[in-house]
Amino acid sequence: IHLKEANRHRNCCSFDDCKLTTEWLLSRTRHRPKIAIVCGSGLGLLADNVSNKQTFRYEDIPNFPVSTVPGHEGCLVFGQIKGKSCVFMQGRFHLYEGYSLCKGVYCMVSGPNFETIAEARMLHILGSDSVGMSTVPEVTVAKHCGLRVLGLSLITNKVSLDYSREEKVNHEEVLQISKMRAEMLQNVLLTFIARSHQVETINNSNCIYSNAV
Ligand SMILES: O=P(O)(O)O[C@@H]1C[C@H](O)[C@@H](CO)O1
Ligand code: HPA
Repeated sequence: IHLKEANRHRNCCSFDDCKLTTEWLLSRTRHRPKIAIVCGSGLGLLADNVSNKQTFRYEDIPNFPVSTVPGHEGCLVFGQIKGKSCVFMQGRFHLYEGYSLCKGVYCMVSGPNFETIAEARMLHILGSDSVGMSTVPEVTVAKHCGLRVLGLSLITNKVSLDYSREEKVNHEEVLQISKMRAEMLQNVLLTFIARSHQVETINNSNCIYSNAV
């Protein structure tokens, strides 16, 4: 497989990049799919039978990665199957193409106040992608105890870096978003716990699950 140099060490898109991509697509299709299917090598034909088909080439979608593997058409196909709105990815992205999982830096502040804009800017300059008031001490102690740790943080709000922005974070908003996302997080947690025996078999060591907001 030929590796394209340009694809190596791709950086993840920022929130604003993703927002632009979303808005671009939303303004060009009336489909609002609840089902998304990722088609592997040679399986793009799974999208052949959709009705009201609308196809976008990855290369035409702003900030969208491109497929480099033969048999991956590189198209996003919207349409309906059995009356249900679906979207198919004809082509996926692999680590060997230079795509990496999104990694981010979590930074902890002591709180209880939220960051000022100056503090938020400083954290941003220092390389933080997210900020919270917990998790770090918990993980530090757990590591001292020799535990392996998986941290799950729910990102509840944007942090403003701009003095002209009116919106302010408040704890009510944090709680409201947490409530909205609790079921999704619960499912993630249940899946992790259900599969944790696989982790134990492989590593034969302890795990703690730190569920942070
Ligand atoms: O679960 P924690 O306490 O980390 O949740 C965040 C941090 C603050 O306690 C509070 C701010 O709204 O929510
Ligand atoms: N800053 C710090 N901690 C937080 C925030 C935030 O904006 N939201 C929830 N916890």
